[in-house]
Amino acid sequence: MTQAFASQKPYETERDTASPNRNLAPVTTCLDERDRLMVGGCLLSDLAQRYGTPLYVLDEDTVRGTCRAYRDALKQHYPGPSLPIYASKANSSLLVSSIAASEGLGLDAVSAGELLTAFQGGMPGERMVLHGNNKNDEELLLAYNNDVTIVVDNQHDLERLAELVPAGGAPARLMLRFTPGIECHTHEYIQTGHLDSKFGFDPDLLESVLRQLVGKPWAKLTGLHAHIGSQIFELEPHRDLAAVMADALKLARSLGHPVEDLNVGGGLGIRYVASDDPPTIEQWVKVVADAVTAACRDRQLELPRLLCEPGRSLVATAGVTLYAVGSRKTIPGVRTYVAIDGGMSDNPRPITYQSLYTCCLADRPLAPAEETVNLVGKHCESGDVLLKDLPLPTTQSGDIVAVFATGAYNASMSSNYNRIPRPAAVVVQSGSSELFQKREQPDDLLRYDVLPERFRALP
Ligand SMILES: Cc1ncc(COP(=O)(O)O)c(C=O)c1O
Ligand SMILES: N[C@@H](CCCC[NH3+])C(=O)O
Repeated sequence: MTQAFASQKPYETERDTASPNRNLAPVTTCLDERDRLMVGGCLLSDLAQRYGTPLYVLDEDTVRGTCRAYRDALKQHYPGPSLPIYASKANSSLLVSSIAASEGLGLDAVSAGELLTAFQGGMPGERMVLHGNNKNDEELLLAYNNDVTIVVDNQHDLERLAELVPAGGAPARLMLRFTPGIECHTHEYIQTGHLDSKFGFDPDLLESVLRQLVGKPWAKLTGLHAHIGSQIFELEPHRDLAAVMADALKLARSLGHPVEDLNVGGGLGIRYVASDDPPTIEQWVKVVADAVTAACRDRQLELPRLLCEPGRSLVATAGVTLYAVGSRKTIPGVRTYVAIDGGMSDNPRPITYQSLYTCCLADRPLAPAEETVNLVGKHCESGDVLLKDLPLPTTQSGDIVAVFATGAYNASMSSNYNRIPRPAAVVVQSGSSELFQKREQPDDLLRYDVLPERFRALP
């Protein structure tokens, strides 16, 4: 179910510049003198014209605002050292890595691709962690050789590292991930803290793994990690997590491990539609910081460095996707389909998680709704519906639709289904726009196809 267009005006929502995750649209969103939508000082329909559609637009001020909100709230509410780490799976690009690095954040990567992107975006390895429930040797070595802390997820990681770290070489900096047994309310595909999860060690195994690592010359256990899930609006699970992690910290230190870092993961939700009501970044950080401080005090533990790993709440609200309207099909008495020139390949979230979005026409955001349509993509899939039952003004082919809050888990989860090239991405700031991801061309998609010799000479 989609919110009514008329009651959902992204450009009018009370702007929370201190916590952009509570806004429907980027913090710089406004109307020009002709009531057309602008973001980062750029007219959205101009961007569509200049760079083509579909187009991912990223507002730099919003990304920097969220980075600062995490950094400042941690400094304000946590009495020990701290480091917010950007979960780059949300949007892995040279540009976002570079912004996160320049704002003093660290970065979480889960593959060689995300590691290389971050390194080349200027992120220092010492501020990074490598995650993954099935890391390969290439990923482990790339992390080890660049001073990235490796988040050990399972025995396989330990077995591979014991072989890969050269005898007499520096020990690998490790962080141990365990499932804290905490449930939260979110889509089942994006829950990770419950016991039945493919990620991390079972809490019952924690002690034996900690004992196993004692005295291993190739390992230096410097951190503990847990992550309970994503797009979470509740604060309670994060409060509960602190006590579970403090118990683990006490145990690890009592066995002699030099554990300095407590990494509580990410998970703070954002507002996709008007009825979403996520906490502010500061509220989330304060709950986590207070709970970790109290849990450590109760156990007489020296405060660890507090790490958190936000992804969505750092970048989602900064993103807007622009599409051009194309064909339309009306089935009398049934429904009208309005098709745009992208769909599930550039935004797989609706078909994967039944996610809701907010959209409006870039040049007529104030126009009243005249019909209710399904806004659909161009893929050969009936489920390729971006927004269902959407009240919209009557559209013409060529109208530009702006879909909000697409900065996280859109580009990074995009595909070439139906051999459709991925969109370009531009960053906007103070009236300037710069390309940071080139548009793929149909030719690009053939780069890795090989036609074996014997198939070439067919009659
Ligand atoms: C280990 C880990 N850290 C951080 C994140 C980022 O989560 P979010 O985007 O909800 O902040 C995720 C994704 O859920 C994750 O799996
Ligand atoms: N891809 C998910 C979030 C996954 C988080 C990674 N553990 C989403 O779009 O909501």
